[in-house]
Amino acid sequence: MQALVDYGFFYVINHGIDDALMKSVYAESASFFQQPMEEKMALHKNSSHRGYIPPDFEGFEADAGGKGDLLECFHIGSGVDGDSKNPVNQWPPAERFPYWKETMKSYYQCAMGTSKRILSLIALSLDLDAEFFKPDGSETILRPIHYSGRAIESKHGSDHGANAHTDYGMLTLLSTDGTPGLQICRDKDGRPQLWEDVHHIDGALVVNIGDLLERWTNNVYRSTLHRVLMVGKERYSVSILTNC
Ligand SMILES: O=C(O)CCC(=O)C(=O)O
Ligand SMILES: [Fe+2]
Repeated sequence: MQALVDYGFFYVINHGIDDALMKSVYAESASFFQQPMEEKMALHKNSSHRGYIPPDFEGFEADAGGKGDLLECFHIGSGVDGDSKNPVNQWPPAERFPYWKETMKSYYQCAMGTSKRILSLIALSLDLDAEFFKPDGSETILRPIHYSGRAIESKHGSDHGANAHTDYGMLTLLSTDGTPGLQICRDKDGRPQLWEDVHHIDGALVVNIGDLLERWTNNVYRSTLHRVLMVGKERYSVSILTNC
């Protein structure tokens, strides 16, 4: 658990997420993002923040100074089963995307299981009951992300795929296609800020602590500033953010 004190980021192997499922998530994600903008905008995020978020739309942290991230992404929240309490998720049309919903739903459920197991281990590492941080999943967001790799003229002065931010929730699980770009800054108040690359390890997930868990642990485990640079290459990633 020293990595959580020093970095707030660590790698997990043997995470229980099947390679074939992971590949399907990437294939479905690519088929959605490759569509023309007007098709994607038909699922523009709704008032519950579920759906498609285009490039240069918004920064998701105050640190970004309101600059838009150059990534495009799609937010899927709890209620993946379409239960009536949560009718807010949006899904691409089943005629053209017959496997999209099922694939995302499977990944959501599998990755939630992994997040819960990691949160149990984190609780045990603090001499707490294994169930101490048990998330109810009501605020979890699954986020397939696409970085186009092309230069985008930003209306908001943004030059990063994802501007420097911390994740605001408990725990984030991140998978990437191996294209570089992700960096962390361990001392956000240091000047100049020192950015370190997060190297890709085949088959491993990158896991990081969010602001909420940093607070729960009285700043012992760190919610570390991170960003994604545009490296001139297309990049896909998938994050799942367990917020409470
Ligand atoms: O795409 C990445 O590598 C990072 C994504 C990220 O930081 C996030 O979803 O919060
Ligand atoms: Fe993040």
